[in-house]
Amino acid sequence: VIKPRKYPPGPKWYPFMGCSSIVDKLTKKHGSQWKGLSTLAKEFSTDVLGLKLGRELIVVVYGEKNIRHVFTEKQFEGRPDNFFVRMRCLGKRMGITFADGPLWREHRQFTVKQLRNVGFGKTKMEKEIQDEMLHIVKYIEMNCGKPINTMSTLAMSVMNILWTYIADERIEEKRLKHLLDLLNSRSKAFSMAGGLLNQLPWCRFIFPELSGYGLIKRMNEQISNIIEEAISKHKNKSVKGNDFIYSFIEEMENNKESFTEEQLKIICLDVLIAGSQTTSNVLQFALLTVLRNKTIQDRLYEEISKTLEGKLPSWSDSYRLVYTSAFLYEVQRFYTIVPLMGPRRVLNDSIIDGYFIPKETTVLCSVGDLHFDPEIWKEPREFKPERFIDERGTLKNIEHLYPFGLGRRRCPGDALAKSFIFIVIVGILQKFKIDCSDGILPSADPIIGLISAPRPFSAVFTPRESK
Ligand code: HEM
Repeated sequence: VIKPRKYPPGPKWYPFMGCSSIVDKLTKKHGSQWKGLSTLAKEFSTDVLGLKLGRELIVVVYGEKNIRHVFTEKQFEGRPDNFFVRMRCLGKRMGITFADGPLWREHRQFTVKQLRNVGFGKTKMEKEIQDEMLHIVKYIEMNCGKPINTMSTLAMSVMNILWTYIADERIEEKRLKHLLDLLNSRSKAFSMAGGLLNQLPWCRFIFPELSGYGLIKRMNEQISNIIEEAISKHKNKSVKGNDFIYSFIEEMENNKESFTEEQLKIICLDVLIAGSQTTSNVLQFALLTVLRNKTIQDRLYEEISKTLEGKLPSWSDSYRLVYTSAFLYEVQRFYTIVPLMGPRRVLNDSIIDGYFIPKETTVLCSVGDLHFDPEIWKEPREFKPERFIDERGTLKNIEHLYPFGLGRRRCPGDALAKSFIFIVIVGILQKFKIDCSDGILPSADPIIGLISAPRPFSAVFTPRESK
């Protein structure tokens, strides 16, 4: 209950619970932990908020200088190790997202090498993304004129691309949907159970179902089975391809000690979890924005139709489609998908902004607030793609935008995500006018859990005159 000397300002700590009750109260009041914590930081007029939740020391960092410091300094590159993390990684602390130390370094490097340039330029993945986009366009064509919710189609598409990258095969639609449902309910179960199970892990023995533990365990097994099946198909060479699983198996044969089947399975899971909802939510937010703003939609269409003249979009067009690129940057600022980035584990006693951060503290970065910082962004509450375009018509200010983080833990899937989002949104806007159904404007207010998502909405698509 006694705070370390020079620990960042924050609410009073109570025995056992620390300041959990005030954080829970503010989370409920403001609809998300991110917003709840922001109000707390404002209340204490601090850019570094010091908390203790249960037994865990947690520090939340605000402002560009402090956030860049955490992103780029080596002592913040760890990940916490707790029951929650182990449950997420099928019981072991492996993979990439929640690993650290030598295992993380070696495997992150390997995965980054595999992911580098995927989707950028005229690669096989870009062709896959274009095919996927045409598939979405076809689905919309079949449903023209009636209200549809594109969420699950987009999510399935992203999943298809991630799976193609991992296992170079199309999973049949029913299985794909099953995998997606599993991942969705799993993330819901996590937000529900995460807090309780992490603070009181033993409650899983007493209330296995109520605590969410039983559900997560069953879902872990099912996801595991799907990935295992793909791995064994690769091992007996019954699929031919050039994909992540093959590259990894090749590395296993080179006698690399840490390249085990277990590790491969968890990296595949990491890619599916980190890449699916994040990417499809950005696309849904982009559609929501054009639906709510006719002027922006018309301007996008004008640029796309003039520049591409009906041609299939590819990543290389992004340099010519300046307004469209600025629009996508603005979507990722305005609706920051991961508003509270991290968690990081501090590897040595450290200082942030003059405050003392003890070794093993968990650090979170409020990029969601940074993307609305009035010192960086003029009229931050306005949605304005123009803020990213200078007088010469080229892009500016993107160095203050951190949708994928920065530094050693920066998202390794950004190239894939960016080109997927670009090709799909351009492909849709090129072909359809998008209106709201029954004249009802859907809410712009997101639902913010671990990541941010739009409220479910439907839209009516009408074909554009073909030019
Ligand atoms: C728009 C879509 C995406 C967003 C907004 C996003 C965002 C992020 C962010 C902010 C981090 C870093 C967290 C930190 O600094 O601690 C991260 C990490 C990660 N992302 Fe993404 N991501 C997206 C898509 C993807 C895709 C498509 C993949 C896979 C192909 C992917 C794989 C990963 C992995 C494996 C990590 C963990 C890296 C590590 O801990 O070293 N992400 N992502």
